[in-house]
Amino acid sequence: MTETPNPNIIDADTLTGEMRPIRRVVFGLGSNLGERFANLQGAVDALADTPNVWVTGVSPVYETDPVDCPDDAQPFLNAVVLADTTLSAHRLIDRALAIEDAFDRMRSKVKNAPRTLDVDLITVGDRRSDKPELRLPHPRAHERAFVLQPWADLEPDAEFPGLGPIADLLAKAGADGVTRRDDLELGFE
Ligand SMILES: Nc1ncnc2c1ncn2[C@@H]1O[C@H](COP(=O)(O)OP(=O)(O)OP(=O)(O)O)[C@@H](O)[C@H]1O
Ligand SMILES: Nc1nc2c(c(=O)[nH]1)N=C(CO)CN2
Repeated sequence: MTETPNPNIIDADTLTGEMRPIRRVVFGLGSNLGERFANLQGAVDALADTPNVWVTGVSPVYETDPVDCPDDAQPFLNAVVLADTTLSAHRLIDRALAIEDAFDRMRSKVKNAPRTLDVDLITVGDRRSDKPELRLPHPRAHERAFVLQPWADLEPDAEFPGLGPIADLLAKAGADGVTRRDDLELGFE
């Protein structure tokens, strides 16, 4: 049976241009290969240079123990970026992947192989998606202190869609292996 679209319900992802509402995006950044801090700063700059993406906050930088990575993995630097956007979630993921490519991200068959740059979409407003190429909210972020801690620094009262306060999720995850690097500060314009 084909579904008849309900004309009274607007799907934000079908709208174009100025009609699209502004949504809040949380990006997670990570690097454990090469010039880690420069890679994170490059990602912030690239996001800030993206048309219709307005960066509103950049977290402190954390040095973090690798989670679910190969045994010889090096520590990561992680940070979180907040932005407002009128882009669709699909456009955002395309942009995130293009930014990773610009930093010579290798796509290995090894799970969680070392990477110069990882740009994850953690949440896009209250958008939900189960497609493999676009999972929202990010399916593992709610248990990752390396995402929750920097996000909580920016927005202590934030809610993870469907799962409650990020402060509660962070308390559950624990902050072991997540160390703030006050000597490193990401800038944004
Ligand atoms: N919310 C999301 N953020 C980033 N990539 C996503 C998301 N949902 C689905 N993907 C897809 O996942 C693929 C990227 O996988 P990748 O190898 O970078 O995962 P990862 O970042 O290493 O691992 P993890 O997803 O556990 O953080 C891309 O093809 C992308 O389309
Ligand atoms: N500490 C840390 N561990 C990870 C990270 C990361 O960014 N930081 N990213 C992963 C897959 O994206 C897997 N494990």
